[in-house]
Amino acid sequence: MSLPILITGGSQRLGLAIALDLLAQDQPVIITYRRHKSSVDQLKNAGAIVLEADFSTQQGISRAIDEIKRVAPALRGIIHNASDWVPESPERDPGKLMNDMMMVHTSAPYQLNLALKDALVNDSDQLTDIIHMTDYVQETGSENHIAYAASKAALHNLTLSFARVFAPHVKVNSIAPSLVMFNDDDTQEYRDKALNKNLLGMVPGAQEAVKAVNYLLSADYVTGQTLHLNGGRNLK
Ligand SMILES: NC(=O)C1=CN([C@@H]2O[C@H](COP(=O)(O)OP(=O)(O)OC[C@H]3O[C@@H](n4cnc5c(N)ncnc54)[C@H](OP(=O)(O)O)[C@@H]3O)[C@@H](O)[C@H]2O)C=CC1
Ligand SMILES: Nc1nc2c(c(=O)[nH]1)N=C([C@H](O)[C@@H](O)CO)CN2
Repeated sequence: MSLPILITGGSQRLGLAIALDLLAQDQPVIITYRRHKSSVDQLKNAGAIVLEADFSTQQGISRAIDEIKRVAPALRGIIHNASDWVPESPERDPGKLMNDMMMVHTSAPYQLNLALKDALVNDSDQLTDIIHMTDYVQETGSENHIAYAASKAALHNLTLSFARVFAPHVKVNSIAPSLVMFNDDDTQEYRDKALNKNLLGMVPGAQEAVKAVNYLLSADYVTGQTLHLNGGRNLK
């Protein structure tokens, strides 16, 4: 029986698509979720271990670490997918927003990676994986999601550090999407504008992230890298 892959924030959208794809490959999966929804039951019925976890507080992070260690003494991989895409706004306190972004996107992955190192560096010859779901804005910054972008850049920096520290047993990579999947409340105007932001004129959907995860899991010679999923937006 293969060792499980942990996916944080696995109850919707990209995380859910990745979890369902891995389960369909008979790959054991553990997901964390913050708010219960029907997909959590769907995943549980499909054989996943589901853990409630809120990474916005230190207590929540520490509790999640204890729970994950309890259910999985050894891991095939960790996909840090949990994320809150929150813009600056006049009514939002900048200090709280920066703390919130750094907790979920940087501190939680940092603490989980350190705490779960022994679970990843097990005595099998199998290479294991850490995948950080970052963002195109890790390299460009953002005008409306400044704290979010900074926290994703910090998350990518964790890729560089952990790739060095956890080698040669663990590969550590970033996947940096740019608009892979619309949100339900995205207006038609936003959607039309978004299609023009990349060279390929498309928004591919969650399966693009699924394909990227499967590639990294299968790779033997890729660590400390970024897999960009942006339709050539950087050249537009
Ligand atoms: N979708 C896209 O086009 C893009 C996605 N990305 C990145 O790819 C990843 C997946 O994107 P997407 O599927 O859209 O992500 P979502 O916005 O759907 O968020 C994924 C999950 O993160 C969970 N989450 C949010 N905050 C916390 C927290 N404080 N503690 C624990 N869980 C939390 C949410 O849980 P709950 O639902 O229970 O609140 C949600 O289910 C993310 O890291 C995102 O930043 C980057 C660029 C573009
Ligand atoms: N947690 C999330 N992060 C991001 C999302 C999202 O829906 N959830 N969406 C985006 C946008 O698609 C952005 O890439 C558009 O330029 C970014 N991050």
